[in-house]
Amino acid sequence: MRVAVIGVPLDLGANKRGVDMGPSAIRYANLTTKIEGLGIEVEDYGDIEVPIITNERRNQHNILEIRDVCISLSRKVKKSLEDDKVPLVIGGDHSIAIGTFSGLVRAKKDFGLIWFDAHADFNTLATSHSGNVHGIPLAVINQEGPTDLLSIMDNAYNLNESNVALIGIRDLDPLERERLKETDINIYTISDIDRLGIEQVMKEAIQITSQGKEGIHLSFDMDVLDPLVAPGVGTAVSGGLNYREAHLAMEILAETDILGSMELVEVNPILDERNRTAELAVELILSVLGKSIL
Ligand SMILES: NC(=[NH2+])NCCC[C@H](N)C(=O)O
Ligand SMILES: [Mn+2]
Ligand SMILES: [Mn+2]
Repeated sequence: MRVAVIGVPLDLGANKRGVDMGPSAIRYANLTTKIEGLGIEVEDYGDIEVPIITNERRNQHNILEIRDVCISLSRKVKKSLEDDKVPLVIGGDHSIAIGTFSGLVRAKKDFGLIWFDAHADFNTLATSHSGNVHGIPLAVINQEGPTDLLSIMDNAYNLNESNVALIGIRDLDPLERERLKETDINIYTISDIDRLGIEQVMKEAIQITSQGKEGIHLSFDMDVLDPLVAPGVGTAVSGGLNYREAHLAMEILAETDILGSMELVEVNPILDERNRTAELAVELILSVLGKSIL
């Protein structure tokens, strides 16, 4: 396996500022050297360019700026796949998932989707309270949302809702919850994880999402973790995955050898404690790339 790192210093989709520094913090935690330590060849493609917007101009959800960033990201992701490398996208707020997924589609990759998150990111601008674009990317990938963002996606792809699994969910907006219930998306709430255990959840999720697909795309929002272990995120919610559950989930994914691409988002160094959330992000990336204890 060969890996291409793509940084996306975007915070225009979130309320709290600071996730734009996520890629630096993750690189600072020695991402590439540690991946090389696993015997995996890795190339850092650098960062996608993101426009600087003054606080006063952070209006109208920044849709056009986010669209442009996602289009550049989509091209880079497509290029990495054409170079025969697994894209590892580091954010940045979760809006970038639209660009990553678009790149997979444009490279003609037919992947299922596993989405780790405290949230579902399944709002539309109509159902969202915040209006923040990082609360809508899964809806856009599912072909619903503002036209300017839908245009990034190639509408010829077929991601069935049944090939999508949400894991770790514990905070939904009221109308978002209603929308989600009407879909065939597989939902594993934090309560399901407590009842079934993370191993069972992962086995099911991998089996279901990969059905008829050539691989899995992992979208990992660091706020799926408990804020006790990952304090450096913008929208923290109590009661998340603990350290061991998160590692085990990544190890199980690694064992099945099905990972086609991944992104890790929402690291906010301003809210972090001595970079521990970025360090944990790197550890989890290593686990999903095959690092094991023995
Ligand atoms: N990627 C995230 N952290 N998303 C948080 C979304 C929170 C809330 N549901 C909203 O729409 O604003
Ligand atoms: Mn998210
Ligand atoms: Mn989230």
